[in-house]
Amino acid sequence: MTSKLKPLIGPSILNADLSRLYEESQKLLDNGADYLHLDVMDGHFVPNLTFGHPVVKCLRSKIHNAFFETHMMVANPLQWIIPMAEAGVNQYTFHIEPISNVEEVCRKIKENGMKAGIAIKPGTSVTEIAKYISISDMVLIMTVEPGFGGQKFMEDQMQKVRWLREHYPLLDIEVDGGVGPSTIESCAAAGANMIVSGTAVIGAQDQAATIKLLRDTVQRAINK
Ligand SMILES: O=C(CO)[C@@H](O)[C@H](O)COP(=O)(O)O
Ligand SMILES: [Fe+2]
Repeated sequence: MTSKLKPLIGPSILNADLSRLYEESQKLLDNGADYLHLDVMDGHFVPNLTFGHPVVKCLRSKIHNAFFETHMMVANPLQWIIPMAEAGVNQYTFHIEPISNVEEVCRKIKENGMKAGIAIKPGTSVTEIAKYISISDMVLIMTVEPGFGGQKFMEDQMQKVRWLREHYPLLDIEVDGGVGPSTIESCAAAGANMIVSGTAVIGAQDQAATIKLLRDTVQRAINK
């Protein structure tokens, strides 16, 4: 069967040495990353703080061509759309849990030239997000509680990925949290094609081989 689905690997730099953000990011791209997954946390939606649009803008000034996804773990996603667009973000992925204006947020993201990704935490039902698929470009199923890198992969979230893939054969479905060589088979078999991997890629002896392994595993599942 031919398919337009592509395996895409987007390392998360959350657990990298952030004093060397540019070097770490460029290294990931040189080692085959398809995009960069930038975790933005506001200390409200999640109990942690990372960085915001000023840092993303600095990174963009040094890395011109790579696709930047910001994973917005923030209480008010509407607030950061214009600053992130101006910083050079390509895809703005936000959580639906804290808001009631998902349509407005998706519309504004697109008006500002970015793709709109919608995300859910492990406790949120997949039917909650399904109603917004037609107005978004990608769905992110979190496989850990958002807030920190290096947590254990939640296998029980794969039922959401399977359900989405069954109902939306060509949807870009991303998984994020605890994904690496030991859990990629499960993600790929369930139907995820966009793979965020932080600790497993950053800490790998051979980053390029790890990224390739993740991509090849997803490609094999797509080809089945
Ligand atoms: O959004 C998050 C955490 O909230 C993720 O992007 C993680 O930071 C990925 O890191 P690992 O779980 O792969 O270490
Ligand atoms: Fe993330």
